[in-house]
Amino acid sequence: MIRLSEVSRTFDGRTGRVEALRGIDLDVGDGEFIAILGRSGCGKSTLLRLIAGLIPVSSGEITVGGTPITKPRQDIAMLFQRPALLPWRTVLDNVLLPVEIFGWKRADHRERARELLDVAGLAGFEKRLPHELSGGMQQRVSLCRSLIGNPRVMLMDEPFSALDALTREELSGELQRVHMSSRATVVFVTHSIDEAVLLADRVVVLSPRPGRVRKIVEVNIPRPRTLGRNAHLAEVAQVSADLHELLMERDQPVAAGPEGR
Ligand SMILES: Nc1ncnc2c1ncn2[C@@H]1O[C@H](COP(=O)(O)OP(=O)(O)OP(=O)(O)O)[C@@H](O)[C@H]1O
Repeated sequence: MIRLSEVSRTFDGRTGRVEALRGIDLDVGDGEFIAILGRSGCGKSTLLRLIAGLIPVSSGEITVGGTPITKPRQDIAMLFQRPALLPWRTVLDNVLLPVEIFGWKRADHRERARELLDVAGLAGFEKRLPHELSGGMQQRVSLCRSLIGNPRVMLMDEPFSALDALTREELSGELQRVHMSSRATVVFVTHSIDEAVLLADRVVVLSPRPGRVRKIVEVNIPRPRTLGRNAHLAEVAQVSADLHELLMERDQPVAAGPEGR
């Protein structure tokens, strides 16, 4: 679904040239959930913005569904760190905002909006205003809004990082359910090992300066996954420990050869 071939990106900043990403090769399968994990500044957000078509690659190519990405597309949705809801619109009307922006028929999407809110645990809150909801609930509304157009691809840039640990875990559970019901292909940027292990089919670990793929770790743990006591606690702990080790390694040579599928 998403293919990155030899993707590099440099920025010409005020203090000189920054090589944010170098030679990224990655194939993301249809319906797959990929987490991009790495230290601050290793190019995670840049990678997401490139896939979204918000900024161009310096070299290499990105295709989504076989078509090169040159600009933002309606079938690619993006979810940011903050919910950015319109304060004067109800929860339901916020979820339906893209329907108006893209000129789709509201009546065709109202039922889907209610379904999404239901899956996200917000049934009964349709008529509330954003300020009447907690931060976690607002981010759930934002998640529903990004899914209303049934995007083929969801790009998520640390969407839960402003929330407390328990709410993050709860939302990870909801995102797992929403993903299972939407089957969108997801690329999820995070600093959090826990989040990556709970959510991803594969975790792409980036190494910094320039950002490169250090390793891709498969997570073969049945869903839904939780951090609490459960049958797969030992496997969750093992993958978390492996990722921790990879993140803590410094100045190790990057895995050679093509990465991904
Ligand atoms: N518009 C820009 N102009 C100049 N340099 C930039 C720009 N955007 C990103 N960079 C640089 O590219 C590198 C990667 O930045 P990016 O924001 O992608 O990292 P990140 O892994 O998402 O970081 P964080 O986890 O802290 O959000 C950094 O060194 C950053 O300073």
